[in-house]
Amino acid sequence: MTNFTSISDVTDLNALIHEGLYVKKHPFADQALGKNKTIGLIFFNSSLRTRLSTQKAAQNLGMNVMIMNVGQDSWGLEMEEGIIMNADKAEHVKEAAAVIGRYCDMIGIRAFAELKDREKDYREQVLTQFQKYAGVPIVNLESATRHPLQSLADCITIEEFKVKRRPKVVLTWLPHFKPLPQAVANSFCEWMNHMDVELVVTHPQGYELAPEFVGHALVTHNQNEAFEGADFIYGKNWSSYTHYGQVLTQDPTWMVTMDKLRLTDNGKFMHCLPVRRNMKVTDEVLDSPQSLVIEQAANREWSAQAVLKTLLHGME
Ligand SMILES: NCCC[C@H](NC(=O)CCC(=O)O)C(=O)O
Ligand SMILES: NC(=O)OP(=O)(O)O
Repeated sequence: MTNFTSISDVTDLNALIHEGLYVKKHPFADQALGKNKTIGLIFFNSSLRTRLSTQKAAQNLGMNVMIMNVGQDSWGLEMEEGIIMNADKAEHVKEAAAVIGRYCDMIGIRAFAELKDREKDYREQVLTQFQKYAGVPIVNLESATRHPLQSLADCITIEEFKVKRRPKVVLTWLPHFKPLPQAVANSFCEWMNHMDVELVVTHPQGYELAPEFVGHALVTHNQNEAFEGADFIYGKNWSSYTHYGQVLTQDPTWMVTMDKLRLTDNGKFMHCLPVRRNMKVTDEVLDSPQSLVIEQAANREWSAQAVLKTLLHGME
């Protein structure tokens, strides 16, 4: 593995999940591996988990870590080629990525979808430009269309908590008043399509995800039906892909409640966090033993460590 931008960079998913479970048990076994290696974590958007868990994972491997918030700490970065730079962006990604690549042995990038221009977001301009100009491995810390470090942590969590050989996993849309990216939902589907699970996706009409991510999942607009017999309920809000970036409904009946969880087979609730309580999911669900959200967030450390360890081995 030479980059970690999507599941297509992963050569052996099962081995990567088991690497995550291994480093969870032996967090400091590879302290020499990252000695004198530096990772730069570049954020165009806010973060709690990704920032702290990736920093922690890198430190567990003995790496140095540098973190920068673009726009706040650094110059605004221009991504377009051949443009006259007479507006607000003071530096071009051509120089910025090349320079960061000289200071760092690998670079993590977080750059969300802007949700204005679908074609532009799905082209993954920021990630692609960094990959083109940095000259070092790139780690996706949540891009416009994907969040693979989250999806790997989700796979690790399902592997740990499943009680059936082939669990039923349901991705459900949750209500939100703000337009949010499709990245977490896209990525979750993409990774679950590589797992031995029965994948069901449920959302209101107009919230269909891009078919290349949905894969062979069963899609239904009937949330109650989807929940029946489920082992894992994965909640997430996303804005419309077809009516790009729009909030088409905030229907509160899509919120996950204890009554709905009772339709499942003692199903566990998962969410990538941050989550808005009593709008997307009730206190009762989040505070119940059926909620895995804290375990899931804790596994972000091991997901990041498995990825950084594999990339470091690839550089040897
Ligand atoms: N990295 C985890 C999710 C990040 C982002 N959520 C958010 O922006 C939530 C913001 C809010 O609820 O105001 C998303 O959906 O992609
Ligand atoms: N789940 C997740 O990526 O959280 P942050 O946005 O806080 O990093």
